[in-house]
Amino acid sequence: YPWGYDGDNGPDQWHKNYPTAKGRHQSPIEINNKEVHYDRSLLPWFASYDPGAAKTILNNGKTCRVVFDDSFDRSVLRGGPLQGVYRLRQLHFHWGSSDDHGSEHVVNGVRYAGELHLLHWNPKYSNYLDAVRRTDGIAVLAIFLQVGKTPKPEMKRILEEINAIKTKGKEAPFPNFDPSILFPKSHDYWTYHGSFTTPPCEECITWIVLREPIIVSSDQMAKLRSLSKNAENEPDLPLVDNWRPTQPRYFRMVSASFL
Ligand SMILES: NS(=O)(=O)c1ccc(CCNC(=O)Nc2ccc(Cl)cc2)cc1
Ligand SMILES: [Zn+2]
Repeated sequence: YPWGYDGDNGPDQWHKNYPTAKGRHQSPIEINNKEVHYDRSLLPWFASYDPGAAKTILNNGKTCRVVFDDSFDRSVLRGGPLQGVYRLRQLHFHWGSSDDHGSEHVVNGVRYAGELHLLHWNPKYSNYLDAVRRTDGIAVLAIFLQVGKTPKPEMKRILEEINAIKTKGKEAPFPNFDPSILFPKSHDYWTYHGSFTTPPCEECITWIVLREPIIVSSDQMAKLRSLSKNAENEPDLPLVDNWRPTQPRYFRMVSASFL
């Protein structure tokens, strides 16, 4: 069912066709220092990604997504709050129409210009679709994009491909890419149980939200905003503001790996 981010098919309407969107474990949420619980038993997380697993980059009209070969434990995330390894399946972005907003999670009232999500699934389940129906099926590593003067050169590779996927449905080969080059120095994180931030909003995600943002330039954000949500032969509609507002935390604990 067609859903979007504005007006009559926007986030406040999603629950009409996707009732889970009104659940008790929805994402994103506000992360506020005074409500976070430092958990010294939380382990560090590790990503071991094979650059050869990267396949293609595409514009699906909702975001810019890079997909990886997840047919075996080739690129995995482990540790942190996770039991066992989770297979990297795809990464994508959320961003705003200007640099002062665009992230999905909000930290002590701060909205970042964007947010990078790396989605992993638990191979103890027979396939991705099965994992999506399990509370421990998916793990998303979330990294904030902050606009600054000294952008991370590693972002260039992704943004160079944007011209090849301007409109919805466009896809381009994206070989030899290890997304861990995008990671910030610190591995400090918050973790909580939540959902996909887009319909059907299944509540199957262990969120690992990094405290340290990565720095991108305003030009790099403008590059993301140059994507269109329409197909090639349709009137141009900028692909911007593809973020869901924060959802009620209810009785969920947000744990921090750091003091
Ligand atoms: N912003 S986020 O990280 O929460 C997030 C990550 C991934 C999605 C897509 C979830 N949906 C999906 O992947 N559906 C699907 C895919 C393949 C088959 Cl074969 C069937 C169904 C939505 C939000
Ligand atoms: Zn996302």
